[in-house]
Amino acid sequence: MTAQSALLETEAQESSTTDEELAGRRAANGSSERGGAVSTPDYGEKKLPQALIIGVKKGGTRALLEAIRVHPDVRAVGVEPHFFDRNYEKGLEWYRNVMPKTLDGQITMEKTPSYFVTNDAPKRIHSMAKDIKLIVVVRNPVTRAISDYTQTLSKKPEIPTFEVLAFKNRTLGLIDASWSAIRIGIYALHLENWLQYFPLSQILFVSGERLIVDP
Ligand SMILES: Nc1ncnc2c1ncn2[C@@H]1O[C@H](COP(=O)(O)OS(=O)(=O)O)[C@@H](OP(=O)(O)O)[C@H]1O
Repeated sequence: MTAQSALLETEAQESSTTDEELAGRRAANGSSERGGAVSTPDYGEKKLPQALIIGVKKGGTRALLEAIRVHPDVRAVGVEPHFFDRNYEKGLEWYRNVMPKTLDGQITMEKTPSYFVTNDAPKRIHSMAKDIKLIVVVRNPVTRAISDYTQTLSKKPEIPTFEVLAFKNRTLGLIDASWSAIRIGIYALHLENWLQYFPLSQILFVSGERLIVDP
């Protein structure tokens, strides 16, 4: 079993898999890439990524990766490898094997939005490649939270309402910042962690809202 097919199998068992990931999974399987167009022949070498879309969940990360990978000098893995959060113990060789083959000069990329809120991710990514380029798609935290909640609700219709989850005390207007849909959107909190390892000049922030109107 290849690292990539093992990853696909693992992801198939994970409840957090999104429609976007499923689309990516088809691409990674080689059955279809960007609607069936085969862009790069399958030769070259698998390399560790030189650029990562690290977040944020529901920011528009899939749309951004699909837009970037249209470029012939970019090859991206369609699935979310979740290496720096869930699969780190599998080792760098496993991670490299998940990547598509590239020719000299081509850039390898992947996106896993949960990296942005993973405490160990900056340190781990820095130890792999301190000069890596990082991309964060940010979006209004409220619409991001609603999008996040809507996704969960579609899988678990029995969860409480958004309002119940968002407030600790509705009357006092006390927000429950420990609820992940809100916590993910406190961007500054997570960014501090990244800035311990990477200068701002290495991190590109993309507006999720602008991505829609001006891709
Ligand atoms: N072209 C384009 N540009 C910008 N944003 C887009 C685009 N296409 C989709 N979307 C919206 O992105 C939301 C999904 O974000 P992600 O791809 O980051 O989701 S995920 O974390 O991978 O599940 C999701 O937001 P919601 O619809 O509000 O849930 C998508 O609608």
